[in-house]
Amino acid sequence: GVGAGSAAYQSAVVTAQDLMAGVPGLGALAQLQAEQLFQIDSADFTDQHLLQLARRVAALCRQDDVDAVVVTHGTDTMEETAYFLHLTVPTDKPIVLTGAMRPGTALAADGPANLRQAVAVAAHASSAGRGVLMVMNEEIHSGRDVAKVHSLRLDAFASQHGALGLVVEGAPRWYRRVERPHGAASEFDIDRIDALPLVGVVTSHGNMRAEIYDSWAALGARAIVHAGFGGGTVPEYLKAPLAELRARGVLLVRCSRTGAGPVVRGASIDDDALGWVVSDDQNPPRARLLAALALTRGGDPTAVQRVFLRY
Ligand SMILES: NC(=O)CC[C@H](N)C(=O)O
Repeated sequence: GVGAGSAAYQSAVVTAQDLMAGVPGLGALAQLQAEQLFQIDSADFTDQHLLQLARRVAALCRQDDVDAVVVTHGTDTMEETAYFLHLTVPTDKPIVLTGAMRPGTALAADGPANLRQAVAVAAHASSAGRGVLMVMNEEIHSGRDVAKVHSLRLDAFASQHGALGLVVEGAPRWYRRVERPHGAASEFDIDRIDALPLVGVVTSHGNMRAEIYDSWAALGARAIVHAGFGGGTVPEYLKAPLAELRARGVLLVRCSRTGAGPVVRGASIDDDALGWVVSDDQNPPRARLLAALALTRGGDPTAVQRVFLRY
């Protein structure tokens, strides 16, 4: 077993049913039905898991007797799942993700309160039509913007443009809305996506090697997300090898390793001439997913760029 600290833990040991049973008063908030799709550490998520989860959530949302869906999820990759569902599940019904930063064995475990708040938000009529939500630590975040920004603290999640709202006295209180399309307004629909094209991320640091990009290309990646410095910079010594990759049909998506703020097309780098795409404000893991979704519609850089500026 693991101790009562929060750094050492064993993940994926408690079933959804037992998680629910551990939250006093949960049944009074909504009529709940539990389903165990996977029981895994979220680090083990692959695109197959993402597709399977999105299909199942979409099917549940089509059921008349389902008003909302709550997904309990490991926090490590929760932002990727939230964004994927946000863009591919065509529904107005609330879909709320939640998790825990501390194991259930910790003195002040956060999982039960987070789950209770997630169910309260999901059950509330005002939560409809806002896209996929993540409820953690009394904050309500959008699946478009939220990211895990701390390895341990309870307030590990933050949105670069701010949270959508708070859970106050057990009910959602809203302060803003996401402007970009999601749900039924998104052009991506999980029931028309069979597989995701391979996209890799390469994170910048000093003393880079071009071969790492070639490896992704050799694996069949159709695009590579370049998590560049600051505004998505590409070192001079990588420009020729990356232009060569483009000539071989591999799309480069410039984003920022800072994880926040827009990468501006044509700023210091001639993206038009190079046939590259900028990620706007998406962080590297979410840029990977958006690039893969865009590529299900074709590989034209202009079309992929339009997707990045739209979502
Ligand atoms: N705090 C957590 O949720 C981490 C648990 C685990 N590593 C996961 O993401 O699934």
